[in-house]
Amino acid sequence: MNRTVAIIVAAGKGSRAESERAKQWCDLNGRRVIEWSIRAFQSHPAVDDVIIVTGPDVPDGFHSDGCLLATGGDTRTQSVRNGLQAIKDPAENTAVLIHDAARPGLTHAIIDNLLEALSTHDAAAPALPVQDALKRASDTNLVSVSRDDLYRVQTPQAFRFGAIVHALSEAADDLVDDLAAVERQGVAVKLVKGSDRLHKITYPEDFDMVSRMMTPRLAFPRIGKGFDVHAFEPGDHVILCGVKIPHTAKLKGHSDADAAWHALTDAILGAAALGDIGDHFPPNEDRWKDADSGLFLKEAQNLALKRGFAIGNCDVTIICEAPKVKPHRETMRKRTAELLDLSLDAVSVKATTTEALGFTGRREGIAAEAVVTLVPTSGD
Ligand SMILES: Nc1ccn([C@@H]2O[C@H](COP(=O)(O)OP(=O)(O)OP(=O)(O)O)[C@@H](O)[C@H]2O)c(=O)n1
Ligand SMILES: C[C@](O)(CO)[C@H](O)COP(=O)(O)O
Repeated sequence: MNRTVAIIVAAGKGSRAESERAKQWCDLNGRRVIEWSIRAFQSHPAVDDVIIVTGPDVPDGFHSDGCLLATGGDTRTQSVRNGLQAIKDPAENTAVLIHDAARPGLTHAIIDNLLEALSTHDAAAPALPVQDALKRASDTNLVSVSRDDLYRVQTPQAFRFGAIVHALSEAADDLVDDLAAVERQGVAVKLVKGSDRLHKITYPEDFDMVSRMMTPRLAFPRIGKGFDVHAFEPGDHVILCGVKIPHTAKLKGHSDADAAWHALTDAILGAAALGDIGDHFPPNEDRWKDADSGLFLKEAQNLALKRGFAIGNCDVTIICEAPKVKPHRETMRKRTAELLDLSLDAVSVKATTTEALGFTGRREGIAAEAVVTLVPTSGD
């Protein structure tokens, strides 16, 4: 079986970006720059392993969960060589995607296109045609240069393991990119459509530009609202936003009765005009008995994604006198953000009482409300 391995080179100093620490370790839209690429690869079904190549400056608190590690070299090319050596049990035809940590805007569509190109070509890379006028300039001379056939080539760059290892064994140590190793060898290279989102953070102003390009478009967000109630019955804990909270009663329901995630599920389905939770997960079906409500929530997100909508942000309000929600609030936010693969600042969880009024005031059950925005996915 053909394996696919991603190598993310992250051993550069990032000197041109002039940031406090090397650019790949800086925050961008709620995650480190490198983490966007790690997630894009790790969540892609065709990618088997992710190798990150780092220098000595890996910050405390950075978790390379599930990644293999390699040590960087003095040049990018040397770092790539070290990354290739770290591949476990490589075969000649193992697909290798070599990517700059400094390009956080990687999408599954780009990975798909590269892997498809690799089924007919020896190498592939995303590229964009040059749009501006080009001049060769010196103090005394200015000459227009034709931009016909000129491309800006990005990463990931895709190769078969045998081909890139062979090409690099004969190459210089400071190549401009990895394609440079194979392009003089008559290797068939396919350029697939690149993306402005894949722009490399090189200079200080690139952080802001890339951040804006990676922010889901906020034009015409769709808003959905969900509401749910579950009554108490004898028991010793409740589950809210996937978190088990000790209590003097439990919530009664066909599933795990997580009123908070049910409200959020309904908000997503509502924003996408996809009906409600009961339409998709009928309470009379045995397979949902005692089900983890995370299943409903994730499926609602996937259904919205199929319609072309990603979650922008969500806000959940839990209404009860007890248990006290506040001590568990951050865990609830984290659990929700992890399940939905959102940054933490896109998820809010809060709680209120009804001042002892009504059924929640009488401690007969818990109600939850949720609001969500859905934004169009960029499609590239
Ligand atoms: N010895 C090196 C040099 C670069 N890189 C990586 O190669 C990618 C593209 O390189 P570049 O943008 O030039 O990064 P830096 O070398 O870090 O930047 P600068 O030249 O401004 O110092 C980056 O993800 C960088 O971390 C690497 O792994 N090992
Ligand atoms: C590898 C690369 O990102 C492909 O576009 C690019 O060549 C890196 O160039 P830099 O000089 O290291 O910025």
